[in-house]
Amino acid sequence: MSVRPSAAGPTAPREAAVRARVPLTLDRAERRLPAELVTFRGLPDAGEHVACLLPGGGGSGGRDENGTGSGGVPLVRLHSECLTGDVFGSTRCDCGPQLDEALRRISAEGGAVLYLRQEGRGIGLYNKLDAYLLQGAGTDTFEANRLLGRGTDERDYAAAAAMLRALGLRRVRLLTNNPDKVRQLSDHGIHVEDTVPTRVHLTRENAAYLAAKAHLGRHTLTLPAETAR
Ligand SMILES: Nc1nc2c(ncn2[C@@H]2O[C@H](COP(=O)(O)OP(=O)(O)OP(=O)(O)O)[C@@H](O)[C@H]2O)c(=O)[nH]1
Ligand SMILES: [Zn+2]
Repeated sequence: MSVRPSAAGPTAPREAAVRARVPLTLDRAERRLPAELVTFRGLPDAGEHVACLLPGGGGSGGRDENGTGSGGVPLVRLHSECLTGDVFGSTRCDCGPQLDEALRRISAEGGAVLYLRQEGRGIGLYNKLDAYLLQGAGTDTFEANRLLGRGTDERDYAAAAAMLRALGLRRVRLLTNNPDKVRQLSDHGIHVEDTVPTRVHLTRENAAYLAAKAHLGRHTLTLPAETAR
């Protein structure tokens, strides 16, 4: 079979495509959730990002005829990898409870969790752990990155946008308190129809981290007045 170059020419960016769809049952967030893990080829970076598709009807919420809730626009979370919180249940951050919340809420109405391999806001696991050692005594989560010579948030959501396009999801409702995710997805041509706030999973141990996100980052989360600045 002969392969002809596309009409757009050899320099046109390659669109990402679905590589495989793997059915799984998740035993998570106190439920058993039917899911499909989707892998991709041609993503704009080298990360092994996956989409977890949740068909809807897996919780207390309803499911419309498209299986996607809210007028057919799916609820989507871009979840940045956090090995310490997601896997080991570290109490330093809110990532584990946020992932559980996302799986529970999205499985109720249908949508997807994109699990993005952007550990440590893009600086990687080892650097994040170094940053942990620097934190405390006046050094917050953002300042620690700067002391390591890194940006405060190095995440890029081009791969997330490419994954959504490959899945045919060009309009989404985004589960987040982080306006940068909304802005970047929009810049990459995904229409964010609505921003659905994630809950605030405040504990004594993660209070300083959440306070830094609210007061020094640009996250739209409201904390009780007494939470440390
Ligand atoms: N560099 C660094 N990364 C951290 C630290 N604590 C958590 N992270 C990473 O931060 C990422 C999660 O980002 P957050 O800022 O908590 O939340 P978000 O995903 O931007 O926002 P939401 O969508 O509202 O949850 C994960 O990749 C974590 O590994 C830290 O102290 N230093
Ligand atoms: Zn975390």
